[in-house]
Amino acid sequence: MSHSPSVPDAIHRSTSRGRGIRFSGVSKAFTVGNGARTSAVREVDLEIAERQFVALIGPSGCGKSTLLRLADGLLEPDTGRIEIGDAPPRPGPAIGMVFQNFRLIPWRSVAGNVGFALEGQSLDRTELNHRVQAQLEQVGLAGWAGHYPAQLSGGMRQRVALARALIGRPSVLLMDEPFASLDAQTRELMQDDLLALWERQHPTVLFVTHSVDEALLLADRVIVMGGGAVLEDLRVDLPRPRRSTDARRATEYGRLREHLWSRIRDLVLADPTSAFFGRHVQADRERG
Ligand SMILES: Nc1ncnc2c1ncn2[C@@H]1O[C@H](COP(=O)(O)OP(=O)(O)OP(=O)(O)O)[C@@H](O)[C@H]1O
Repeated sequence: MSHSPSVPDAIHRSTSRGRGIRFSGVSKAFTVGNGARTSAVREVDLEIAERQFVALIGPSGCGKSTLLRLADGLLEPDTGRIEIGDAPPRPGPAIGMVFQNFRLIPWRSVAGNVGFALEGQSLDRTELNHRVQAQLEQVGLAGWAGHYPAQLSGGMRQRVALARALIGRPSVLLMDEPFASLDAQTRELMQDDLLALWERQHPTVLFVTHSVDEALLLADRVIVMGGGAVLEDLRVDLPRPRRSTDARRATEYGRLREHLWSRIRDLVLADPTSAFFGRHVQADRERG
């Protein structure tokens, strides 16, 4: 994913208006089938500085996606407060969201999917096309504007989803296992591409993953969740800019990986009802 010199740098500078995310005493429960309440997020206090990249990791059902949906403003907390910058979150282009299953509109072209994010804004056609084209260049899809999602590989679809999330120049990017459905090679390429994009546009990122390696490669901090609560807040002091092959060679990487693994293993063993948390954790274990 290369940066095209034809994209004016002013566009990139104007994206760099990151805002932090603050959760203060946030709890959220859901009503389940029999009318009982199940607690998804419990008393979370978490402050993410603007432009920071934070990964959320933990066993299945521990509340990671719920925390993301609360940060998006799609869900209201039962108690506590969430702020993006100094205001409550409001769904819209200032908060970009990327999901595991892409969520593209099948009957719209690549350009139509990416431009969709700006349709509420009163941009003229030329400006809209320019923005779409610039964003497609950023994600390495410059020649694919007229194609449809069904004509693309999984990695390309996720690039479209990323372009759609980034075109609103979001100050906050929320990513829910965005690379989990990609094959291992595509996933590594996408991780490096995401790092390159983040280094250019620098939104504040909250990234849910089941992969210890992915968390360590991408993030400044790894938050370990269990039972809806934040259990650990781990700093990742690996040098930046990072690329997957270099990061994995660092001694510090091995130490952090070992620590996270034993933490997550203990969490799962302590909760026999927890479904085992996903094939990527398994893949990490095999690789390590
Ligand atoms: N809309 C909902 N209605 C009822 N229960 C819900 C709802 N959304 C989440 N839950 C429950 O809240 C808890 C936390 O779910 P959440 O999806 O946030 O976990 P997660 O850590 O993201 O899990 P996974 O890693 O499997 O995606 C789970 O027990 C889940 O079943």
